[in-house]
Amino acid sequence: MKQVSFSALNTCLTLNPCRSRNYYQCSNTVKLQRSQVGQILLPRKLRKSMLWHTNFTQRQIATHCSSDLSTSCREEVPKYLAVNVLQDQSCTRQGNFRKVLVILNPNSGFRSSREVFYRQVQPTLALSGFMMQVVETAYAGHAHVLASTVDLSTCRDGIICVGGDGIVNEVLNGLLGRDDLEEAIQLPIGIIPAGSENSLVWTVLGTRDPVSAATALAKGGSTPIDVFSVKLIKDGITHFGLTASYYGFVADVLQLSEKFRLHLGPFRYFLAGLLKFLSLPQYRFEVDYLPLSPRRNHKLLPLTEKCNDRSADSSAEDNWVSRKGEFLGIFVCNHFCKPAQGLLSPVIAPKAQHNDGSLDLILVHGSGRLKLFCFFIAYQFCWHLLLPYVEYVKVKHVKVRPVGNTHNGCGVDGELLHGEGQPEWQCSLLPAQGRLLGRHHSTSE
Ligand SMILES: Nc1ncnc2c1ncn2[C@@H]1O[C@H](COP(=O)(O)OP(=O)(O)OP(=O)(O)O)[C@@H](O)[C@H]1O
Repeated sequence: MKQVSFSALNTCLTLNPCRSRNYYQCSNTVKLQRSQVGQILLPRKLRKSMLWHTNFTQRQIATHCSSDLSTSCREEVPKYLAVNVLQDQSCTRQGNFRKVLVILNPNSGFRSSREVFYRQVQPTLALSGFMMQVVETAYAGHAHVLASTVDLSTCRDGIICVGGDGIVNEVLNGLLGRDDLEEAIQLPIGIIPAGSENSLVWTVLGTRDPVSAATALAKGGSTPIDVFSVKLIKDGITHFGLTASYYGFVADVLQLSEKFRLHLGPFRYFLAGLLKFLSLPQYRFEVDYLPLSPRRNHKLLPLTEKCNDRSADSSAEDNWVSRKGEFLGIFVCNHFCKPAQGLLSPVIAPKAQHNDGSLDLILVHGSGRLKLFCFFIAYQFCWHLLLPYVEYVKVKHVKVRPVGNTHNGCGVDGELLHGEGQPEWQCSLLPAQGRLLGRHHSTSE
């Protein structure tokens, strides 16, 4: 497999021990005790000066920035930098850098990923011992190519995605499509949220702003997460996801929203949703699902084995439940899916956990604008499961077949998968196969 040569890529920032131009040394005039600055968020100016003193006089950390970025690195300290994460970076002192590949999507969200990364995040990560190779994506699918071809020894501590859920999904699929899968699957994925949705990092790690996310990365640790696969049965093509797959209205909106991405950024979903709502078609599906048996333990098979044997395993069981008819939406969720935007922050699948070894299926039966409107309003208050036409069940596998000329696409983590004619999608779980960099703020030290 072809290896990516980083030097040939658009490497924007490298912590390069050989460069000495921006090697900072400070005089030791003020001695700050660690405990003084360890637990508090200080006013920005004070924090800034204490921060530099603490790290460069006591710890004598050397920061190396490429020349074009050195000004912003020197002058801008992250606005809400939590000082305590920088307190005990002995790894940095000893030269034990954490080598990561940073993949930055300049097109994410409001197209502010560069600003977010270089001004708010990069200094925190640099001071925390991350040695970063930063590559900006040049086209859709670039992150997939990078993750599937990168020399893993150059980023042994993970791949950090700066963008939205889509770019994370590309990296996941790139890693899981590699020949050296056993090694690739061990590589944790870090997320700096700069996209439109960022549901994954908000739900699983409890952070939705870039600085908190950087802080979580700096603190270290990782979080195991279930992965699910969506297989297009006819073609045998498998796509992996971490958040949810969905069919019907939301997949239809996702497809339409792409037309407005350039001009509207994250607001594209609102406009596309409104337009689809006003011209709402009918969605007809056949759905089969295998409910989770509480007695059965999930054996953690290697991923390759799971991918190949899943359909045989599932067909051996005769507990499949079938549903057929009109559905406004079908959601198969891997975690409870809390959107990072919005005031109320509702969740789609309240009982879902990212590592519970099950998928949560939500079937919104029926058709028509009234039902859809009621669902949307109820969802805002997390009452949607109380609606009589909403079915909620924990499952292991789901098969979805669009009927007639129903929209036949499948949304996976904000990416639309297209099916030809009347495809059959099969969604299955691969328990605890993924790893995210960082821990939930309530569990980390
Ligand atoms: N340089 C690029 N030009 C055009 N498209 C790109 C580029 N880099 C990545 N993409 C595509 O942009 C898509 C969306 O990226 P991303 O998920 O980072 O942002 P978002 O859509 O704003 O956020 P979210 O997925 O959370 O809604 C990805 O599917 C990716 O294929």
